[in-house]
Amino acid sequence: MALKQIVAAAILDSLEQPTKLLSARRTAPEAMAGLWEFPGGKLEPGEGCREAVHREILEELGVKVRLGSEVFGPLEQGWALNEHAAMRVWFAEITDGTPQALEDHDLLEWVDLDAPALESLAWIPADLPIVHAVLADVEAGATR
Ligand SMILES: Nc1nc2c([nH]c(=O)n2[C@H]2C[C@H](O)[C@@H](COP(=O)(O)OP(=O)(O)OP(=O)(O)O)O2)c(=O)[nH]1
Repeated sequence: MALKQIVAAAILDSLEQPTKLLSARRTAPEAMAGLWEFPGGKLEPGEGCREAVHREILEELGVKVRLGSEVFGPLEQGWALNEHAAMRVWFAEITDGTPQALEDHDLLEWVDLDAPALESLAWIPADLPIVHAVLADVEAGATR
């Protein structure tokens, strides 16, 4: 059976010359409150994955983005989050607006794109391999 599809954005300060990643701290559910993640959410029926990223980012952060490359995971559906869900993630850059924690988050932080800085945040455990893939793709210049 297909996994539930989640989509998210690895928002960089610049797709061309990235130095920071926008990380978001969740407020719910209780088990995940206080943990950091890539802003995003569930695909709605009939929606394309990229379309869903734009919608979720506008709802949660109030900004428009342009998408760069996908941060490819091992599955066709991206990265396994648990036995029921997988997440596809795209690099993105803000084109309009200043991000605010409007929904689902209580704190946003621009974090330096290096392992010690990113690893100092308490990520949702399933996101850690994605964080490392983000760093590897940035290092390889594969963000757009
Ligand atoms: N957005 C997001 N969700 C993640 C990440 N890592 C991770 O395990 N998840 C899980 C948490 C949730 O169980 C699920 C995403 O659901 P969500 O609650 O963010 O989705 P949504 O905004 O559409 O939710 P809803 O309020 O409509 O129910 O994926 C991540 O980095 N970003």
